Amino acid sequence: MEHVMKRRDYLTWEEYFMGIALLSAQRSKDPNTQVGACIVNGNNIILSTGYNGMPKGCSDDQLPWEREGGFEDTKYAYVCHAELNAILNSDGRSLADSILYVTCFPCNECAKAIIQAGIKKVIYLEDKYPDSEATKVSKKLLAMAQITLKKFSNPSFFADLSLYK
Ligand SMILES: Nc1nc(=O)n([C@H]2C[C@H](O)[C@@H](COP(=O)(O)O)O2)cc1CO
Ligand SMILES: [Zn+2]
Repeated sequence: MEHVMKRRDYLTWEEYFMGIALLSAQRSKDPNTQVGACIVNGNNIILSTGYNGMPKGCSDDQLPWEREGGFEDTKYAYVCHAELNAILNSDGRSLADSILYVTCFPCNECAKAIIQAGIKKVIYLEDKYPDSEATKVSKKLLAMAQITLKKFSNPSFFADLSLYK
């Protein structure tokens, strides 16, 4: 008798959660870099998502999106990073021992929040600014706190879906 076989080309958990991080990034108004994050527990249940954007109630039409200028005049003074938003969006759920999927390597400020939230593993898609002071300090802190770092293994998977170049 013919036996119906299960589907084999389904998404892996890693592809699924990084895909959700990438889709979240598409909510960002940042004209230069869109970052998305997804936090998952040990049972593969999504605890939170986030993307980079201006704080709640602060108009992203009135605040600057410039990359250069005085402190008050660039986006960096105002924007909340995707990782911080995902941590703050978890609505009271414990993030202890959770995994953060993020499309960009976390900065030092987010590294502090990641450590304090109890996240144990960070899976990232791209290390966009490896030579920046923020990335260097982040790597130092995450290593000291014994947080596992893993680069997502197959980014071309998302290029085929037009979610990532
Ligand atoms: N890990 C990160 N998560 C983030 O959400 N961001 C945000 C902050 C800015 O809105 C944007 C970076 O802008 P740019 O310098 O590439 O034009 O991405 C940046 C990083 C990089 O550390
Ligand atoms: Zn950050």
